[in-house]
Amino acid sequence: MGVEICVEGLTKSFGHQVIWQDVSLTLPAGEVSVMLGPSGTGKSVFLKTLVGLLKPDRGSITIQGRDITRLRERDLYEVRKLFGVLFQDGALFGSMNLYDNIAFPLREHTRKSESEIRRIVLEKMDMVGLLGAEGKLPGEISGGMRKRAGLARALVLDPEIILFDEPDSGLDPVRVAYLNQLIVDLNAQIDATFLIVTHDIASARQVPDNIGLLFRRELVMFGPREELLASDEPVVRQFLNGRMQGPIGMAEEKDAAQVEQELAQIDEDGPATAPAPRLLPGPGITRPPRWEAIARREAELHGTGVTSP
Ligand SMILES: Nc1ncnc2c1ncn2[C@@H]1O[C@H](COP(=O)(O)OP(=O)(O)OP(=O)(O)O)[C@@H](O)[C@H]1O
Repeated sequence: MGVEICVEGLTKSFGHQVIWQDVSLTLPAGEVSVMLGPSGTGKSVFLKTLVGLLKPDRGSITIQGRDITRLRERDLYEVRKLFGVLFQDGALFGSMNLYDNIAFPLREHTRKSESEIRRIVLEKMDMVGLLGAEGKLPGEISGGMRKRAGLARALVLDPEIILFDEPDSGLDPVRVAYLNQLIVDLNAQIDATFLIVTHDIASARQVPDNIGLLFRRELVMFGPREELLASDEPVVRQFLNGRMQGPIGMAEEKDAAQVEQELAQIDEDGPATAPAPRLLPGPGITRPPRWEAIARREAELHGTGVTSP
């Protein structure tokens, strides 16, 4: 079913550099959330803090009733087993074939027999569409396949939470579309809690239940997808529409007068583009009850305009 993650008043700095402060949000159990933000706003630092690889200065992260920021290393090790993480480049071992890469967490963290490991590895490789590629080395396959192999590896310990660090980076738009469908299908199948860090606005508009945006060392907003897509908040509007006009500059924040002028221009141009339809799990995938509610909401919003039956 996935577990809820409740973040309250979280602050992280390195030396004098505050990365973000007072971040509070709840990742609902079993739902897909996306975290957006311009480069360098600390999205990867946020993921690493959630999984306990970095210690925050202040605040709490509550999972299954325990504040993981206060756990001893040994207990944290146990909590980490709830997580699967898909790193940007798949983080595969270059000298191991895909089968051994995907089997690695099972051999490290469990006492399962090789035949049981084989069953699990092949099941997860099937889920991500990689059956038949067991003997390939990471250097012999495409970037999209490497991401899927990384995803299969993140799945083998049956995680309750999966963190994706820019799953779409370096992929062409068609591969991104396939990967997005795979993420939505997997979420319906395994019903874990997903958090995806991405720059890809099209993905952010279609894939999640919830969207958050980090900017100026703060969480500007976090809430249901439809709410964020319809938001008038200038930073949210600029980011979700991929515009140059707005508070976010090329390398730094813009001055207030320039921002005001640009925002007035956007208002003259009319409202932001209509909310994109939510990507639904593909045919043949049994959907947990939550998906019926999503499909109903989508049908109301867009007529029958859902992106898959
Ligand atoms: N271990 C560390 N020690 C010191 N500073 C760090 C460390 N890790 C990250 N930072 C700094 O934290 C800031 C945020 O980095 P982070 O990689 O989280 O940004 P991001 O939003 O994920 O960026 P991008 O979208 O470009 O990947 C950067 O200024 C980075 O230099």
